[in-house]
Amino acid sequence: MAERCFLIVNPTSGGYSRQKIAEVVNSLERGGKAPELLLTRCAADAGLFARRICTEEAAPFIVVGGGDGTINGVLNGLAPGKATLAILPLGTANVLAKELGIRSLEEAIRRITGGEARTMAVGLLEAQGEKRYFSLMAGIGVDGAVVEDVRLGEKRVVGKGAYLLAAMRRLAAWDREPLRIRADGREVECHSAVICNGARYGGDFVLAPTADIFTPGFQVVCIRGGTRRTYARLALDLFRGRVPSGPGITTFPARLLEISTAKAVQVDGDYVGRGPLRIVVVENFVRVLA
Ligand SMILES: Nc1ncnc2c1ncn2[C@@H]1O[C@H](COP(=O)(O)OP(=O)(O)OP(=O)(O)O)[C@@H](O)[C@H]1O
Repeated sequence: MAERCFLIVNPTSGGYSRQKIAEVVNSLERGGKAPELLLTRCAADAGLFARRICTEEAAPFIVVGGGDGTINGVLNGLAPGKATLAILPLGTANVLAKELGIRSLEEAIRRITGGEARTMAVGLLEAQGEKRYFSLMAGIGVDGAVVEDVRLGEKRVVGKGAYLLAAMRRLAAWDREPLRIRADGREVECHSAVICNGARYGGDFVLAPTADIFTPGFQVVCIRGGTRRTYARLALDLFRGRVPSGPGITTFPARLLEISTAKAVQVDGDYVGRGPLRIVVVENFVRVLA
């Protein structure tokens, strides 16, 4: 009998088309799956669908069609340790798909029909009584503020260029306040930090090469000093395919972070609010076809 699988798809994501989904459904059926297509109607649906599936199924298999925002929505509806996920990269940046080495729909389908399930650890961010899981990273400070400023209309027209436009708006309204972090009990002062669960950032840019979604624990990239020049150098390094380093940038491993400053926060590319906050590792959260 064909294996039941749930296909949660965001029809507003950057790379979506009806034809692609029809082809994916056909390929899955040929590969012995019985896909049930669930199209989101709003941002909240991805999590609501995942929650309902995890309530009704003992060991659900969920394929997420969309970008990192939709994947994050699904993650936040999952029951920890219960589901197996597969990714169809239909978003704009598709960072998690790149972490998994999935660069085409054909590759994604190969993983769905014949991939190996590996256990992924995620981060859990707690702020003002709210909880949010993330698979890739949480950014506090400048990148949180840039993501807060990204306009969806611009993202639909210029894709990733919307982040550049938002960054330029931020440069004009620069925040100088320091960021205070307690990382595994050690005090660190910087200007911004990216808590990396995966190596990549914003697409194919490698920010924390030793971070790995299959190895529990974060790599914390701290940007000290807080001058626009340090960030310009960091961006240049990323664009040139170099791992950012040098004065003002430090990276260290951690599993528990407490941040007392009220700076803007993004997780997996979506703005979520402001600190203070706490971030912990959640092991064995979900299996992912890799
Ligand atoms: N039906 C919908 N209508 C409006 N927004 C949606 C809908 N479904 C999901 N969303 C939200 O749209 C946002 C962007 O979607 P998604 O991440 O899938 O694509 P993207 O922005 O093109 O790609 P990426 O995140 O990889 O850059 C997400 O935050 C998601 O929660």
